[in-house]
Amino acid sequence: MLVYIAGSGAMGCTVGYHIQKNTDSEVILLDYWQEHIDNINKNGLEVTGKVEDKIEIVALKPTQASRKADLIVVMTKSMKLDSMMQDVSHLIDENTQVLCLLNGMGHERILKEHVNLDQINMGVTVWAAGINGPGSINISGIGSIDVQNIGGNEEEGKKVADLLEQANLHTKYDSNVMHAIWRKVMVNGTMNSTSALLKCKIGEFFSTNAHKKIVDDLVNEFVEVGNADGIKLDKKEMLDYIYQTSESAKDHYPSMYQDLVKNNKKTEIDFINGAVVEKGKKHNIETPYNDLITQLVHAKEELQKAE
Ligand SMILES: NC(=O)C1=CN([C@@H]2O[C@H](COP(=O)(O)OP(=O)(O)OC[C@H]3O[C@@H](n4cnc5c(N)ncnc54)[C@H](OP(=O)(O)O)[C@@H]3O)[C@@H](O)[C@H]2O)C=CC1
Ligand SMILES: CC(C)(CO)C(=O)C(=O)O
Repeated sequence: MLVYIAGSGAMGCTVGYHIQKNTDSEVILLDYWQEHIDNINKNGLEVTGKVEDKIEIVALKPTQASRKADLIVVMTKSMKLDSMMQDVSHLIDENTQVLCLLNGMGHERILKEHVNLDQINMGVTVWAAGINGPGSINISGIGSIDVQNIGGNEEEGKKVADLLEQANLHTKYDSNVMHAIWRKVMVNGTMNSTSALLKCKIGEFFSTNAHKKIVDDLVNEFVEVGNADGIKLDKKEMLDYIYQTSESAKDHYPSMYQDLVKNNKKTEIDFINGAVVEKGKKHNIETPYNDLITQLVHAKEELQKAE
């Protein structure tokens, strides 16, 4: 099986590393960061943290790849998903499956512009990783992955889930992945934006007295909007999951922190807290806490001239 990872930053390399290392599939990492590509091709991909290893793996720019894909795992940032799908369009035919593991909501709308619904697998992951430098990633949290083919092509969706499970990525086929996506959006909506604004690790934010009210107010809005959207969300179950994740990822600087604080990059806020604000408008539900946190992150992006 030929697997491309479209967007090979921290998480793309985490997924690509596991598939290349633990299965018979061939993995090609696709990215635009030339120094990263060159280092991987010359010295191998270095993995530190919960897994210590170095493997040989091919990295290319999307335009340099030519063979049709059996599977494309998209792992860009949300804002780059549309352009990445355009840039890998020559690698897709009717037999290609696409798996999207990005944080946030609404990516299926973008994917539908590029491939048929029965080629789209939506997923969600609580693995945690960061970039050490070109050619080197750090896996800071061992997690799990949920996958579902959203066009009803269960057979292909289960093959994708099986491949990732075989790769040791702790993956299950989930017949209600939208529930898992909303649950994950709440994890990111409570810990990514807050840690990025407060410049702290997840565990540090959750050790403050103030965190409880902030998390509660944000989750109330997510649950109300999600339920209006038909996703049957239980607040206690969501809070239990958030607290469990805050414990397992306590030493991690979330991806939004890495973007805004470490790399001065624009964030995925509009696909996380901002997405619930937009959905709230459709259902006439006010979401002042998520709106405020979205605007605060945008204000910080502006002040820092994030790119
Ligand atoms: N990190 C985590 O722990 C988790 C992240 N996610 C989600 O996974 C998706 C991918 O995120 P993640 O892997 O963290 O993102 P990264 O920032 O590590 O990588 C994303 C892209 O950013 C570019 N990039 C990264 N660093 C540099 C650099 N120094 N110079 C130039 N380009 C660089 C690369 O693409 P390009 O060259 O095209 O810009 C890369 O493909 C997001 O949706 C995120 O929310 C989900 C779960 C956990
Ligand atoms: C919170 C965490 C680590 C959960 O996997 C994550 O999704 C991120 O850093 O964006």
